[in-house]
Amino acid sequence: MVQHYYRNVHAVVFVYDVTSAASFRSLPAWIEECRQHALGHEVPRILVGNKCDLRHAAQVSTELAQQFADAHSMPLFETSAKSPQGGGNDSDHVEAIFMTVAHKLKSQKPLVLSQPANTVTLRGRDQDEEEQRGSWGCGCWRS
Ligand SMILES: Nc1nc2c(ncn2[C@@H]2O[C@H](COP(=O)(O)OP(=O)(O)OP(=O)(O)O)[C@@H](O)[C@H]2O)c(=O)[nH]1
Repeated sequence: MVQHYYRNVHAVVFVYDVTSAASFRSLPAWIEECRQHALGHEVPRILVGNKCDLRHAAQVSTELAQQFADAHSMPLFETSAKSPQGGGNDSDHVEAIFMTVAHKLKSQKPLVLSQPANTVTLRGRDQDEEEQRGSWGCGCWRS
């Protein structure tokens, strides 16, 4: 059953709860789970700290989360699923999360037209990685 969920995975979004140290501590186990299911480094991963509208109750600091994200080569975002409009510009973060995953997917896999006899690679990995080095980096946004 579990194996079924890992088949054909294109990207992984690790979400922890900024008000729960336990949820943050469980991240290494989820990363290990991905490793055991043969998800390689070519599968984009990002780290999302949810519930940042509850800043007064935060148990996981941005600094700690950023260190973890850096150690695992993931971009970090903090956002709120509950009040995306109410907590400043958190709604932008949701769009940034989506755009980051989309960009990583596009740059890590060559875009291939899937006609059997006429497969054409429109864009190579190296080309996009070159662009990525120039204009993308890991970031954390807080309102
Ligand atoms: N304040 C706040 N509450 C949130 C946010 N996201 C989810 N919640 C609340 O957290 C609770 C759990 O949300 P779920 O969407 O069920 O998340 P889940 O990961 O499935 O949680 P479990 O069911 O506990 O495993 C609900 O009461 C949500 O309303 C958020 O960004 N801010």
